[in-house]
Amino acid sequence: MITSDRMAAVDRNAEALGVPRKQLMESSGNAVARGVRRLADPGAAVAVVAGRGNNGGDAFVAARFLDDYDVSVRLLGRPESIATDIARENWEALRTAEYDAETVTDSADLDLADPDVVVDGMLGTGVTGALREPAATAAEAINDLDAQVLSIDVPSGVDADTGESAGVAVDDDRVVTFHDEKPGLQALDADVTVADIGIPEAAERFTGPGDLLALGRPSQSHKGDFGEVLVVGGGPYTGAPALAAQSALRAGADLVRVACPESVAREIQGYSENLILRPYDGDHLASEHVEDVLSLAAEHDVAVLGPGLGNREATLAAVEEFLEEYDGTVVVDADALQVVPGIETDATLLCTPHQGELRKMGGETDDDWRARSDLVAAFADDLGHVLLVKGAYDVISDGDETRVNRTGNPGMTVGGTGDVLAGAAGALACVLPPLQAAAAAAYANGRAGDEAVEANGYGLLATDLIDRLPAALRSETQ
Ligand SMILES: NC(=O)C1=CN([C@@H]2O[C@H](COP(=O)(O)OP(=O)(O)OC[C@H]3O[C@@H](n4cnc5c(N)ncnc54)[C@H](O)[C@@H]3O)[C@@H](O)[C@H]2O)[C@@H](O)CC1
Ligand SMILES: [K+]
Repeated sequence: MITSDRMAAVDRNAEALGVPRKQLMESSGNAVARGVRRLADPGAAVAVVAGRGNNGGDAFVAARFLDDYDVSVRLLGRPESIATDIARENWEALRTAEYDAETVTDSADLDLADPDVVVDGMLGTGVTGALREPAATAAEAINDLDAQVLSIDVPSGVDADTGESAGVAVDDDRVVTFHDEKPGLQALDADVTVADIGIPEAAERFTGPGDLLALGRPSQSHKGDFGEVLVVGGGPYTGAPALAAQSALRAGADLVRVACPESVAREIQGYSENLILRPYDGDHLASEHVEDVLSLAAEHDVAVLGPGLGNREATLAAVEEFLEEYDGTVVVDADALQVVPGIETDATLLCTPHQGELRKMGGETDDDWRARSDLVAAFADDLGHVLLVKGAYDVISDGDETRVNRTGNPGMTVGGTGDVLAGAAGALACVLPPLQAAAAAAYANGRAGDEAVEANGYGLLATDLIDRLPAALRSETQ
């Protein structure tokens, strides 16, 4: 089962692995043609109705695999309005090869005659809202025919994730969908074929630029849309909370505050004017501060708990109280991690241990990333929280889904890169579910580290990663 967003991410990851989208489209169209062969014999009349997106692109490809049928192709819209190069190239190939391929801009001109089979390639996972003209009238015309209907990926007008249609939709006998079942197809009583289109399993297993697509920012955003993060850290250390806080800003948070002991507040503020300090008295976090830190955390989207906190008994007791009371989203890192296995909490935790900290939490690890993936997934399932276990290959799991991140390099063992990762995860957890946030953070942090090692060799510093996060978080530049 795969959602449309995840399908788009996997599609993009496949491209980054070296399997171009046009190749996927070729496989999709071929699978659709095989679906037609299951419905009718050569010589039968096949009416292909195509939209302006890649669903239509699949339809154009399918026509090329049906030369022994009587095929007509109708594009709903003008060729120049075709939304992608790969779809347009497949349309142009039909025209150059002199297929019966015409455009229809007014649904009154859509004359489907009396075909044996209709291929519905109007809209797939890109549909938004109720079908607009001419697709709406075309869908009704298709439904009125007594031909057999084969829909590409999703019946046009149906939402692939919910199975609902905001207006008219093609009602189907058959659907050929790609790569994996779509949640919305279960609800339909159509006969669904899932076609393998050659997307490597690695496109789902390994993080890639596709895992950043969900970060695309709607243009009309305003302050506070992209999250406010509270870093709870510092005392005795001061660099760690400052690194985490600056990283959260660079990873897109609108506001980042640092709750820290009075004794180190000025020093932490001294690292950057971008940080807003919320000092509490004394020189380490203790139970008397938990009340205030809880109410402060409640004013933020995500808390990052741990950087530089130290492991005094009193501080770990305060961490335990905070986590048992809090019900928001918390990235837990460094010394705070050892508290997690023993607590009951309603909070959503995103834990970011390295392998030593994982063992201290009671988890097991293994040098082989495949074995480590299974061990981390099992431990995440036990814990009931998301784990991002750092290593040469980072393993991210919520116990149900597991992803592996391959970016990064040995130069990143330098102190502080874990604080940068925790801060980035905190910012992304404001806008993404925790598993996706952890995968995207691991991917971007490692990419920033790979850029930094290009520039500075293994003399790279954690601060070199922070300024490189914005570029590392853009999917189109990879
Ligand atoms: N993601 C993948 O891995 C793959 C996707 N492929 C195909 O690509 C399809 C998705 O393509 P796209 O993202 O281009 O989207 P679609 O082709 O589903 O539709 C997008 C087009 O329809 C228009 N549109 C959207 N809502 C509409 C409405 N309510 N009424 C009328 N027109 C509307 C949009 O303006 C856009 O031009 C999939 O369904 C599948 O068929 C395949 O090529 C293979 C691989
Ligand atoms: K369709």
